[in-house]
Amino acid sequence: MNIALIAHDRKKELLVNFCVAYKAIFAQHKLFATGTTGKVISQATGLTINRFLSGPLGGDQQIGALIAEDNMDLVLFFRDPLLAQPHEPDITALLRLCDVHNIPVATNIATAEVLIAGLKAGSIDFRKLKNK
Ligand SMILES: O=C(CO)COP(=O)(O)O
Repeated sequence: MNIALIAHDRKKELLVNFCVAYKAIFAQHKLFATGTTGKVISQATGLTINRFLSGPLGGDQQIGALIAEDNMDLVLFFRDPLLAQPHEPDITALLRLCDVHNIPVATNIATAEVLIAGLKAGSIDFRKLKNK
């Protein structure tokens, strides 16, 4: 499955720790991330991550393009709900596309835990049926 990993600055450590904890699961999938998020996760875990531009420079839109083409199966986007982002429209657009294409998306660690448990249990296997 293709998995997108994104975190705002004050949530990066949380996502890194999450990826360390579930490294064995993430290692079985193809990982994508916005620029800085991908860098810190790969440094901490050694996981191979396809990195796009940093979010404020268009990285959210690049991941959004994969979602629009139905090429993303799961999105973990640890947003900072207490800090305004300069690229808020890009963030809204990415999340909107998840809804357009019915892509499982977690915007906080509690939901991410549930989605990873679902991924492990095969609950997201319906994505393998896409375009069939
Ligand atoms: O801003 C982001 C998501 O909206 C994340 O971008 P970075 O991973 O480059 O910090």
